[in-house]
Amino acid sequence: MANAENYSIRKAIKRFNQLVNLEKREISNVYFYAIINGFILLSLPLGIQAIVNLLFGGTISTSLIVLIGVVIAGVLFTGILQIAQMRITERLQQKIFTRLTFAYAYRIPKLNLLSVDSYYLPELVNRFFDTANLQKGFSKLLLDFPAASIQIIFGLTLLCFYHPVFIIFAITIFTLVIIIFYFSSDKGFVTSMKESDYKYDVAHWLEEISRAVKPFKLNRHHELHLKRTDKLVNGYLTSRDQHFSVLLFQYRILTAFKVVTTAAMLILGSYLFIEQQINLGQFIAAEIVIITILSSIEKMILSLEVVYDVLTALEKLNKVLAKPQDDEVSDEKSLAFATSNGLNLKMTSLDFAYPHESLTLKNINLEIKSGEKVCIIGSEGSGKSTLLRILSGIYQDFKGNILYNNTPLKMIDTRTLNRNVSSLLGDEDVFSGSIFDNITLGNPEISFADLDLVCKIVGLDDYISKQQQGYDTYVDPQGKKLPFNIIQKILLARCLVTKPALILVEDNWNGIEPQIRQQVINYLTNPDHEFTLVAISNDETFKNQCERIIYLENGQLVEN
Ligand SMILES: Nc1ncnc2c1ncn2[C@@H]1O[C@H](COP(=O)(O)OP(=O)(O)OP(=O)(O)O)[C@@H](O)[C@H]1O
Repeated sequence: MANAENYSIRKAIKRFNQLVNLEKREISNVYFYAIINGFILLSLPLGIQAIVNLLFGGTISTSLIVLIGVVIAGVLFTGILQIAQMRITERLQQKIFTRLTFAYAYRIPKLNLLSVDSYYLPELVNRFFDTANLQKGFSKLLLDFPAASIQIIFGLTLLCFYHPVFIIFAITIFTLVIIIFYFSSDKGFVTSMKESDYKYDVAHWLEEISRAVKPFKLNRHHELHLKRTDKLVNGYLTSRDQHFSVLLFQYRILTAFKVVTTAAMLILGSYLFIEQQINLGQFIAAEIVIITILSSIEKMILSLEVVYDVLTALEKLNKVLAKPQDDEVSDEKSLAFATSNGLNLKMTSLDFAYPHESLTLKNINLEIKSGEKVCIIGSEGSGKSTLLRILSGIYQDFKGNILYNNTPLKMIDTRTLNRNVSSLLGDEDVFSGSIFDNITLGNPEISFADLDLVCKIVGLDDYISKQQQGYDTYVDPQGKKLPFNIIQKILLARCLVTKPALILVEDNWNGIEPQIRQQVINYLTNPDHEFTLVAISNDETFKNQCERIIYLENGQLVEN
C-alpha cells in the first residue's frame, strides 16, 4: 500500500537545485543560449515593424533589403542556437543516466541493511526507473521553461516601452500567478508522490505475481491477483485524480493569464493605435510580441506536469540513495589485525536487535580459539543466523564487542575483513553472470589453481568439465534454472575459494549428494586445517565432527 510519508516540495526543489549545481556549466550555457535566443526572437518583431514602416514608403530601398536580410539571419541564428541547446541537453541526459547508474551500483552494496530491513530490496531499487522521467523531464524543463520564462519577461518588458500602462498590467498579472502557484504547488507535489507510490506498488504486485507465478497460475480462478490489482489501481487512480485536479487548477490559472493577456494587449494595443499613440508598425510588432508571450505561456502550461514529474522522480531516486550506508573504517583508523592462518574470535556482552524489535541476541559472551571448529545449534528463531550475519560484518549496529585477533570488528576495514573472513549465509544466492564471476566475485587475488582446488572440494569440477563453456557457463538464477545442488556448490565454492582464516557457514546445502556433502564436512571440520569454523547445522555428522557445540536459545547462550 502506498505509505503516507511526509513529502515536501521545498525539499524536492532543494534536491533539484543540487542536481542543477552539479551540471552548472552545461546549464548556464543553456541559459545563455536561451537569453540570446530571446533577444533575437524579440528583435524580429522590431525588424518586421521597421519593414512595415519602410513598405509604407512604397519603394524598395537598400535598407529594406538589408532589414529583410537581418530578419532572415536572425531566424537562422536562433535555429543554430537551438541546435546547440539540444546538444547540451542530450549530453546532460547521458550524464544523468551515467551518474545515477553508478550512484546506485556503488551504493547498493554499501547500504546499511538494517535500514532497509522493512523493504524488499529489488522492489526498492525499482525507483531507478525514474531515471527516464528525470532525463526527459530535466532537459524539457531546461529547454522549455527558461526559454518560455525569459520570453515572457522580455516580451512584457518590451511592451512596457510602447506604453507605461503595460508595466502595471504585466507586474500585477505576474505577481498574481506566482502567488497562486506558490500556494498550490505543494499539494500538486504531494499528490504526484502518492500517485507514484501507487505506481510502484502496482509494479511490485505484478512482479510478485510473476515471481510466484505457479501458484497463481493454478489458482487463477480465485482471482486474488485481480482483486489486489483492482485495489491498487483504485488507489492509483484516486491519487492521480487528486493530482490532476491540482494540475487542472493551475492550467486554469495559466489559461486565464493567457486570456487576460490577449484581451488586455489587443484592447490596449487597438486603443493606443486609434489614439495614435502608436503607429501601425508598432501595433503589428506589439501583436507579434503578444503572440510570442502567449506561445510561451502555452509552453509553460504543457511543461507544468513535467515540473512535478521531475521533482517526483528526484524524490523517488533518492529513496535508495539517501538510505544510510555502512560506516567505512578510514585508513588511519583501520587496524589491520595480525592474520595468522586461523582467527581468534571473542564476543563480549553482545546485544543485537532488529529495527523496532526487542533484543534478538542478549548478552553473548563467547570465545572461539583460532583454528577451532564450532557448531551452533538451537531451536528455530533462537538467533543463530543473526549471530552469523553479525560476525560476517553484514550488520554493524550491535552493542558490546566483537574482537577478531583482539581487534574490534568495527575497526577492521571491509577489505581486510573480506580477505580473512568468509561466510555462506542461508539467504545467499547466485546472480546472473558466469560461474567464474559467481565464485570469484571479481577478486583478482584468486588464482585458477585455487579455483580448481575448491571446485574439486565441493564437487563442482565434474559439472564444469561437462559444460562447453566451462567456468564461463552462464548462471541465470531467474530463467533456465541450474540444478539446485549446482547452485549450492557454487555458493560453497564462493565461500571457500578465498582461503579465509574464519569460515562462517549456515548448512543449508542438503541438496548436495551425500558423498560430496561428507567430503565438504570433512574439509570444514578437519582439525589439521588452520582456519576457524563457525557453522550452523542440525546434521548429526556435521555436529559430531565439530570440536565444540554451542547452544543458543532465545538469543542467549545456554551452558551445556
Ligand atoms: N531481517 C529481520 N528483520 C527482523 N527480524 C528478523 C530478521 N531476521 C530474523 N528476524 C527475527 O529474529 C529472530 C532470530 O532469527 P534467526 O533467523 O537469527 O534465528 P535462527 O535461529 O537462525 O532460526 P532458523 O533456524 O529458523 O533459521 C526471529 O524471531 C526472526 O523472526
